[in-house]
Amino acid sequence: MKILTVPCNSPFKAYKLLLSIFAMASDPAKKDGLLYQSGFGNYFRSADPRCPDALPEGQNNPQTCPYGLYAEQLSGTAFTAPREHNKRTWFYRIRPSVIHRPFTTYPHGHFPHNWDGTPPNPNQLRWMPFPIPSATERPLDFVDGLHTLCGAGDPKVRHGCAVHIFTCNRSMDGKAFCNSDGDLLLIPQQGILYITTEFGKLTVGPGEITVIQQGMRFAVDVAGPTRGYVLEVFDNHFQLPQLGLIGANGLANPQDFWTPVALYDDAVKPYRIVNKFQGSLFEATQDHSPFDVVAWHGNYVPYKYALQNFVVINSVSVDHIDPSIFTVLTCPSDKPGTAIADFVIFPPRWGVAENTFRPPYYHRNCMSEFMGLIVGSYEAKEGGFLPGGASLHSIGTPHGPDAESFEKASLAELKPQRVADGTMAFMFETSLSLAVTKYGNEECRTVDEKYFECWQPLKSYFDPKNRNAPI
Ligand SMILES: O=C(O)Cc1cc(O)ccc1O
Ligand SMILES: [Fe+2]
Repeated sequence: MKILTVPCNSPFKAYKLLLSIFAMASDPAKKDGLLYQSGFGNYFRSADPRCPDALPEGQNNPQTCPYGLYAEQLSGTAFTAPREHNKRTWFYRIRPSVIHRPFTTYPHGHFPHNWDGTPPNPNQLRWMPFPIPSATERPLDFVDGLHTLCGAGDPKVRHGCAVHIFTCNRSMDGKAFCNSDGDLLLIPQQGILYITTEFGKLTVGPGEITVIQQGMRFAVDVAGPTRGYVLEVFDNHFQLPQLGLIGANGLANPQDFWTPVALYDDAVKPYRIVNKFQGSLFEATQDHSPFDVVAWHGNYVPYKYALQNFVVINSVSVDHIDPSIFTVLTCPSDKPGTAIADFVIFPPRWGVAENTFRPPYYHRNCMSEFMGLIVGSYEAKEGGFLPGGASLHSIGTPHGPDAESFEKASLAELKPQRVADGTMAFMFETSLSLAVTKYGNEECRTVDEKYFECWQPLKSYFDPKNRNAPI
């Protein structure tokens, strides 16, 4: 066995140093040039390798913290939430985040969400891809490029959700964002998000998602034209769905979620902290980086997930299974089995169901369905629903395959077939009745006024004399 010698004058210190070396060597995994820790909902601990023993031992608030750091707790649940739901993280940082000047209104055109004034619209809605302005004409960072499309509820009573689009072309230089209203699930569609958080760095590209939870400060750098979707939930945090009879494995496996490792920035320079609070934006200035966390431990963390890791489960006999089988993450409401919002994907898979109309069925849902497309073409709409665009089928609004997809699938030879190869569509399914903002209805100028036409050619094939009618 190889003996490690540790240069230290006390055995206790040497033991601690050894422990920290082992912790650093064995835990984190390298991906896209960054280190991450694996797992969902577990308890993590991380220290910047420049101060590997920065976490206090055996307590959270020593009289003085190692390296002269400040201890600061970020709560993700009520102090008294049951153990299985309780979430919090302890930061050991260079300065406490309270050192800032007072918050004042942050000017922004479309993001502070306001859907209350717009008239309800029960129609099927489809948006063409949201244009990304050119950096020379209109430099736009992640925060300034956020636009609210639709939502319901009110962050003041911590109930509801919202859907936003972001289009941007420049990094958030000297600016950090923080959402006091709820959790953000970010889905880049074009361009990579280089995200700095108080917990460390994450890189999230198309085909991956990240969740940045309530109160976590972050900044987004981009390398060019960038676009994506955001689901915001006010009520609860996202969870992995229950697997029930599926068993212990499948869908999104916990080990495929990745959380950053501590990496501090000790820069002393002007910073703007932009805060969404009660649906409005505010900013405060300070003279140091908000990303000055040297070490942290806890179970309230940002994480990312690559959608290609989703283990797809489906019918291997007959019938189209409800899309809940493709749920990656769910934010539950208080009603059993009824989500504030489910994040559902339609990943590449095999279609093998026999004697079955394989695409989505026609339906009217008691939930709202917001869909987006990251890449490829969606099986129920071969044309018109484009990457970077979106659709909304509201509560009770009829929808289903367009005429062309219906005919094709009704007459198709049912051999095992790849479905959605090179495609990644997703859906936010919410029990709330989403209202579309003024931006979503008109100001975005991407509403496809002709969407309804895709169903008009659907004809009657009914023949009361022929049970084996051609369709
Ligand atoms: O409307 C949609 O395209 C989404 C959807 C897909 C599916 O396979 C079944 C139901 C459903 O709402
Ligand atoms: Fe649907």
